[in-house]
Amino acid sequence: ASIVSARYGKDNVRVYKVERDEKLGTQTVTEMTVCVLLEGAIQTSYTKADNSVVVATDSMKNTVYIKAKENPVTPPELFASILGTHFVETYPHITTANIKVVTHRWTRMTIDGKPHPHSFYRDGNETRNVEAVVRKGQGIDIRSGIVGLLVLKSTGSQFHGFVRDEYTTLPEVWDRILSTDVDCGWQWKTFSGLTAVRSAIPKFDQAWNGARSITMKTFAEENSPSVQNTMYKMCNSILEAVPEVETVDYALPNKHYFEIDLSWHKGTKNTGKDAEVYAPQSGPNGLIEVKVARS
Ligand SMILES: O=c1[nH]c(=O)c2nn[nH]c2[nH]1
Repeated sequence: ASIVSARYGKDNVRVYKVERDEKLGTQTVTEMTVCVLLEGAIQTSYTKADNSVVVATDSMKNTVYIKAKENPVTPPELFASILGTHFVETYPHITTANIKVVTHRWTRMTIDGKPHPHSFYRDGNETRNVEAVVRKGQGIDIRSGIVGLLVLKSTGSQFHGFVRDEYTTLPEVWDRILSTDVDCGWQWKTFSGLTAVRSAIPKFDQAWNGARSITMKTFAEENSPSVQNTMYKMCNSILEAVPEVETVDYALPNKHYFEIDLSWHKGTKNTGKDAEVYAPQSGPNGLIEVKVARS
């Protein structure tokens, strides 16, 4: 038998960091969950119980905290690149570091119309995600993304003209609820190394803000003929807005809300244009995926 692939590390490393600005008297917080997975000449730890090649996952966890203390933790693309570069540069037998950074939302409270200096709230399960692959001597590949942005529109969505055959019961609709849980990502052109990532720092927040705004604006303003067409338009807009991005991808569940026929009760009209009360569905759900590159 031979090993086809192997990587190991520490997952679910939770990190909180506060930045205190003494002059302004304000504090800023970042909370993230980090995963480190290393690859390299580690096969003998599996095949021969040779632990001399094993950087303990506990040491990786320690390293995450030290690097978070020594370096900025934002933008997450920078921190992931710093962390991954550390591992491939410190251990000669480690050739690839896979770093995932999931940043959670702590949105600053506005109290009496003013941003509060040190109070925040979790406005949603949405996270800003970064996956960086650092390959020794071969640069840094970064995919940034938005996960868990739950959206709904009460109209402005249609679905008709689809295949009708002996398996089809779905009625055509010109006015439906559309709800999805956005999982979106954008792949940056390969960075030659940490210096190139540092030069791109301003672009990471710009891209995240742009992708988030484009997603919500397109979702809201499009009279969507399908999830497929609307997400394709989102991809095109993001590619147009961020020249350094090579591809954009979306995976969108279609979270259905079913009409409820209430006519059994005194002829109550609650379908079609009279529909007001719906049954939100946990499942099954549609799942529509796409990845779009520059043509
Ligand atoms: O937007 C949609 N795309 C689909 O492919 C689909 N299938 N059922 N409902 C659907 N809605």
